[in-house]
Amino acid sequence: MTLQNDLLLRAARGEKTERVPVWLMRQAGRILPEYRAVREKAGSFIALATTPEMAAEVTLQPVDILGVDAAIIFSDILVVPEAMGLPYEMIEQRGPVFPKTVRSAADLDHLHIADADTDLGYVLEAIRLVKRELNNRVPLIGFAGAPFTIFCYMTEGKGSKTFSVAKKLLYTDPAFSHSLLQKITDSTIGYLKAQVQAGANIVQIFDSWAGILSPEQYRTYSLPYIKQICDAITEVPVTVFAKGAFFARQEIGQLSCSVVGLDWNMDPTESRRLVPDKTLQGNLDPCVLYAGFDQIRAEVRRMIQAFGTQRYIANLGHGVYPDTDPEKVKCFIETVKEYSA
Ligand SMILES: Cc1c2[nH]c(c1CCC(=O)O)Cc1[nH]c(c(CCC(=O)O)c1C)Cc1[nH]c(c(CCC(=O)O)c1C)Cc1[nH]c(c(C)c1CCC(=O)O)C2
Repeated sequence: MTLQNDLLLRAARGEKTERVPVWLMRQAGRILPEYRAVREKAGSFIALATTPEMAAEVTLQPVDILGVDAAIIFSDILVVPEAMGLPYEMIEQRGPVFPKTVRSAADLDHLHIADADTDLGYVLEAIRLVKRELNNRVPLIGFAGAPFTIFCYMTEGKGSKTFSVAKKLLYTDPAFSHSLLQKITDSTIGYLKAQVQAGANIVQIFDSWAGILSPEQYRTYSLPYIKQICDAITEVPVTVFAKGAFFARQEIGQLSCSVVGLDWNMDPTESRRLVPDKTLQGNLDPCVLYAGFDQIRAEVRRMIQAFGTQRYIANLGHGVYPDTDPEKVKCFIETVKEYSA
């Protein structure tokens, strides 16, 4: 069962690679017309995400069409709260909404620790289908939200610039906050282990809202829970991507993860110094892909010069934006492959 292209896994483990592996956060389901066709057929995001055959199809599209070095399972971080008993809706052009929220100890009684096989079986089935179709061409990335980022959505009930409801709870009800974070963590560990069992070769933790916390709060309310996940997932490499948490790079680098994801605010050289013995992933500004082809090539070359070609996985510094031209994405991928070889 050896992979034909295992560049990403070798880079994650700190082994030598002939060139830099490349994939894009949110590569499945944002930019491709082929995605929109399947999405149309499904009728809604949730129908698409919960139908394993269709979720598998859109997972494979970026591998076939863009030539990335890994697939990432098509799903969402919000399937975990739903599996715990808090359903979400996806409002067109607006994003996710939770009709009910969790803001007190009493609300916690309505939640359970997710059982991956029964509550998230549709994701596991999609993973098994993708693995069959991939036929060992490239690795499959599994993922989950970091407990703090999931806490943000469960308490706030929707997206927010400040997540002030979520942050207020950290200050006013630490006991409740820690109880909810622990329930999310236990659910997430079981879910990620089940993803690995179903065939995920590496898993990424998205702490998308890390950057709204102070260093002290991050140390109290996010890192300890990410640490539990890293310590529990021993079967495959773990990537921790904490958007905006430039202040926590050194501490994240001391977790038992293999890869640290960086956003574009984080300087490559400084990040190497702060995280000396792990693989780094990132970090091109997604807006670079709005520039002309020559400028994209120049920015990619500069990024690779800064990171070097070893212990490095090329990516954007956050998810690809929905209005990005797929040809620009291909240019990004091709330049990484050619320039780093
Ligand atoms: C915060 C977050 C969410 N979801 C996710 C995060 C963490 C990464 C990040 O910071 O961007 C993660 C995610 N969501 C989705 C994936 C698919 C796999 C991939 O391509 O990486 C992944 C990895 C599908 C999706 N998740 C969503 C869509 C669009 C829904 C649609 O097709 O109608 C897709 C393809 C919806 C979603 N889901 C979420 C939001 C805020 C939204 C609305 C805006 C948006 O499009 O991003 C929550």
